[in-house]
Amino acid sequence: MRKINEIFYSLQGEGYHTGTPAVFIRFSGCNLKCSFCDTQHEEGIMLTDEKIIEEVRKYPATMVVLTGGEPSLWIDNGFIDRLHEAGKYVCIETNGTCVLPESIDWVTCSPKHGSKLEIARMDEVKVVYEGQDISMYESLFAEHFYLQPCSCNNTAETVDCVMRHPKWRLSLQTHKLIDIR
Ligand SMILES: C[S@@+](CC[C@H](N)C(=O)[O-])C[C@H]1O[C@@H](n2cnc3c(N)ncnc32)[C@H](O)[C@@H]1O
Ligand SMILES: Nc1nc2[nH]cc(C(=O)O)c2c(=O)[nH]1
Ligand code: SF4
Ligand SMILES: [Mg+2]
Repeated sequence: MRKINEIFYSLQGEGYHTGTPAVFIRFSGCNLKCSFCDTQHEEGIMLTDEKIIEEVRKYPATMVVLTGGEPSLWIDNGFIDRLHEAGKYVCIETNGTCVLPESIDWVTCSPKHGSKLEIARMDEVKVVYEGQDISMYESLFAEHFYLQPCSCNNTAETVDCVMRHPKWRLSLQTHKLIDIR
């Protein structure tokens, strides 16, 4: 059984896969408490893998996004295998503090100040910009680097930072801009 906060169908709003239809599985709880966190994730119900897969199969999209809370606290290789058996492409949004099942197809790591990264591989780095020094993240081994305004409130500062640090690209929380989930 895994503790699930919600399962919903939307478009990936952030990062490299922005605009792609995806089923979001939001797991309950987190090991960090970011002051800016935009998600109420603590509530949840325990679901079997059968039930989770049944829910995911209701939607036509190939992409599934594991998020939370912190999804890495709840998943293992067996769970990813089941999503693959259902024909899904599995992405994860993680703070990077816990080891991940190796078979996940796409890893988005959003490192948080003061927490140690434990993951071996990531496809994209997505930093929530609060005016901090981002140079320490530039040595991470990833293909794509995204800087995301915090709650859509500091977009001009984020644009300015990206233009000064062109290794990075802007990620907007587009679902908030168009008022979808
Ligand atoms: C709610 S978190 C869940 C996944 C995981 N715990 C993490 O932090 O990556 C999903 C994404 O939203 C980002 N995020 C959280 N609060 C935000 C905010 N107020 N503004 C912009 N992005 C935010 C996180 O950094 C992460 O990339
Ligand atoms: N549309 C949409 N895209 C997202 N990408 C990452 C999200 C998250 O909360 O992890 C998220 C979300 O909550 N909604
Ligand atoms: S790590 Fe992610 S879910 Fe946890 S508090 Fe921070 S932003 Fe929210
Ligand atoms: Mg979100």
